[in-house]
Amino acid sequence: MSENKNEKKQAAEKQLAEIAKITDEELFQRLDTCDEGLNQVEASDRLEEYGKNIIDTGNENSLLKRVRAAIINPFNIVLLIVAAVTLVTDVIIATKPSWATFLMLIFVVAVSGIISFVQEEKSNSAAQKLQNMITNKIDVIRNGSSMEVNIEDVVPGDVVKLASGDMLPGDVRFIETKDLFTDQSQLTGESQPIEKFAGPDPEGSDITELDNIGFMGSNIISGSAKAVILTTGNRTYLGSMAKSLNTYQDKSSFERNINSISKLLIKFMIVMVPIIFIANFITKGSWLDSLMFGITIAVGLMPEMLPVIMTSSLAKGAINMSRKQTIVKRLGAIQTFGEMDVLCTDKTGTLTQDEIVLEKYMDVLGREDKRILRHAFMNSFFQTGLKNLMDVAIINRAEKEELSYLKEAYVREDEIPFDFSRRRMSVVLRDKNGKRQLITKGAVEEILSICGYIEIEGEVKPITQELIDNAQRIATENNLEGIRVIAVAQKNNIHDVETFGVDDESDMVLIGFVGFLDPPKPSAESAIAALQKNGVRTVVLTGDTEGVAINICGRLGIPTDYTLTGAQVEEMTDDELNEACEKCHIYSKLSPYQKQRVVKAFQTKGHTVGYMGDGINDSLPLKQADVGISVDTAVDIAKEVADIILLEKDLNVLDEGVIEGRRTFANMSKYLKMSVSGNFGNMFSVLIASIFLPFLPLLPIHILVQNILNDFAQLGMPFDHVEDESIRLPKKWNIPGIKKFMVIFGLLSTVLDVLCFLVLWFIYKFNCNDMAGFFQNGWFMFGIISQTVVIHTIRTPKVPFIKDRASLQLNISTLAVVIVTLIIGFTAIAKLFDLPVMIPSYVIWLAVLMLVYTILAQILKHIYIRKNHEWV
Ligand SMILES: Nc1ncnc2c1ncn2[C@@H]1O[C@H](COP(=O)(O)OP(=O)(O)OP(=O)(O)O)[C@@H](O)[C@H]1O
Ligand SMILES: [Mg+2]
Repeated sequence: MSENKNEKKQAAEKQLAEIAKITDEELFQRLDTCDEGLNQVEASDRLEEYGKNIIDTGNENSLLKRVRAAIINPFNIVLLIVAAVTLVTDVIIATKPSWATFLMLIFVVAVSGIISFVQEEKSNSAAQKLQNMITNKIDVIRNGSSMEVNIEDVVPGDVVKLASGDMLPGDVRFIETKDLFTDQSQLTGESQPIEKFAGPDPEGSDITELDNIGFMGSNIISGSAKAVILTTGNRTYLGSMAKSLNTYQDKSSFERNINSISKLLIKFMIVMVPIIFIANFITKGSWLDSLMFGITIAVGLMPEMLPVIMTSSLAKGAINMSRKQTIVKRLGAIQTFGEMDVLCTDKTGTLTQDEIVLEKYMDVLGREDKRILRHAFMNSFFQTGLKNLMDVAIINRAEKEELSYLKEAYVREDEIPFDFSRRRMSVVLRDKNGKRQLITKGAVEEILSICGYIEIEGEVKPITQELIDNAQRIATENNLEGIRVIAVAQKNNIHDVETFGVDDESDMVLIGFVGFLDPPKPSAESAIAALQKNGVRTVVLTGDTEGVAINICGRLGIPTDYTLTGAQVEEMTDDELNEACEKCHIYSKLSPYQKQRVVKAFQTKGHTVGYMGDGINDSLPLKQADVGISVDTAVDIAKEVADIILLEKDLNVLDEGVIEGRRTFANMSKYLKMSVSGNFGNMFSVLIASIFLPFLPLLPIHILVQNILNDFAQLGMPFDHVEDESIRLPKKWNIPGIKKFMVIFGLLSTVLDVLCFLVLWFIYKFNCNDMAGFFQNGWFMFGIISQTVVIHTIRTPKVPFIKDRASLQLNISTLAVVIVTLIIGFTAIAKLFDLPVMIPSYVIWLAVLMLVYTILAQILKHIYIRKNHEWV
């Protein structure tokens, strides 16, 4: 960390520690705000003054840096070294100075730099545009009333309302808190939830322990709060550390595989290049020429265009997906999406509709009773935490039933917020006469566990096992009809205390249930069937009860014969769970940790797992999964950790996304197989030529031009279309498969190279040092054209040109390269490259060799597919 950054960080720390100590009044004064918040004019003035609330790390942005990144890579560095050596040998100490090779080298560096730069810019701006399509909003109090504002537009002095699932939109000082727990692991790496309080904290010393201060980038796990924004954007503590919120950088199997393939090629190079060097040195005598040749071969074999082609393939895929209202936040996720073979999903709001309807309110015997709705309403309305779909459904129904007057009849004294292990929430209300009551609602089992009494027909009785069983039965019967049930309990004789905690949820009176209809999205069934057809299995991981899960899954065509509950999962060892995963499609009553554990179990069994969810309780499994999918209506934290966001309700985009991912993968894989096999073959050809020829088979400059033209031909690859057959099943990187392909098709290209040598040597008699230039020209052209034409055979499992044609872009890029090569070889331009103009009749031989190559490749492909049941 630089001095400057450290200073900035220390200043931020000092300031926060100071603010932690002052009173609320001093705080308001200092930030020139009040409990009512800022007014719009002040807010927009401050937005102007402090700028948008965005952290930019200043790292990736400057143009100069991006240009440098495009030019400085191992490939170009080697080229520049070769250029420097050439400058000395060809120009400075040469008797007849020749600039050609030197200039060509510089040109190659420039061209490859420009191509990388342009492609990289295009991909980045596409990714940026996609990012901008998802916005996170936050409740801000302005002018005394609460409104939704984009997190980017929050300014210092704003008063914000926070609930579980929210991300803190800046560094804040809390002025009201209710059982507030935050996750600061972004800053500290410590994943324990940390409780926060309002009011001055005179003792606080260590920055992350200040218990009335919240930090940009942390999120609220449970509870609710009101807070004043202290700083935004780069001025926040997180900003001072110049750390962006990318928590999901290191998990892509994609990058790992690319690296392993690059390493493979480099290993080959390390073995082969010295051999080639020695072979040339022995047969030709000049160590400098041999060395230069060896180095350029090494350069030629470097997969330098790999990252560029990969990124632009991914960017292309991301753009296609955005047309289907699917936003890809991390480009690598597209490929993982195509690789996914298990999709885990939660239920409400993802598989089911965004709106759920309150269908029933009933007493403990299952008879309709409006009193239950009243209590449920009071609980949902007065609680200040996140109002989820169920709360919204309760409030809507109550308003329809004209229960709104209750809003005025009671005041909230306190609440005990929802969390996913208790699965319930409580409010403490006081009526006009000062009578207080505690109302709790939540999952049936969890409510029963805190009830000492039950109210039957207006009479409160101690609860018995029989009554418990009966209540359970009513809930289960409803569940099996697809109705999700929440139990409601209350008590009147509560302690005379000011604040309440979880302990107060005891000895309660069970009064009844509310039931919700939570029907599947219309598109869910077809989407799941389509995924199934394409080799992706859907598994439901819900916090809801087994009964509801079974009902919904039954309607969606997910097998329901084997299910597990959170409690059962808890008892299993990792091995047992791993085994169970293979047959179980429904997991119910899971806690967030259990959801994560199930995802992990699938991964252990070698599956590539997607997780789709929208709640706070989904953030752990979303992070754990290979690809995290969320929806636009999800809570902030879920959207933040997800890799892919669906903007539309229609789940069919999932399958389309998977197909898009596989298409992207197929194009990347084609490119990869083509270039590794080409390089591998070339290495052998060069070795053979080096041993048998009395002159260098190519000059360094030829290798470089070949290299750049071959790369250029491939630039159309990301735009190519893909055979339906190749994308029917999930595809993973298959490194042994790539190696096998490389050897077989590499050797085929060597065979053709040798045929070409024979033509040049015996038919044209380019067999002595005087004729070296002609030989070089002949192989130069064949090298480029053969690698370019064979693209068309390799890109499809079918017969090229006839049964399946490439996309326009690929046709153009390959044709252009062939034409340019012919022009270089057969016209005076050849002289620029130290080559004599080639004899025109050679064009016939080129055509013949190409035809032979295509036919042989086609036959070999046929055999390969029959044996391996896979193609690119
Ligand atoms: N607002 C609420 N009030 C009371 N209880 C709730 C509330 N929200 C959830 N619960 C209880 O907690 C359980 C788990 O919560 P929730 O359904 O959100 O989990 P989930 O894993 O996201 O499930 P799903 O797959 O249905 O989305 C619910 O079944 C319900 O019993
Ligand atoms: Mg949920």
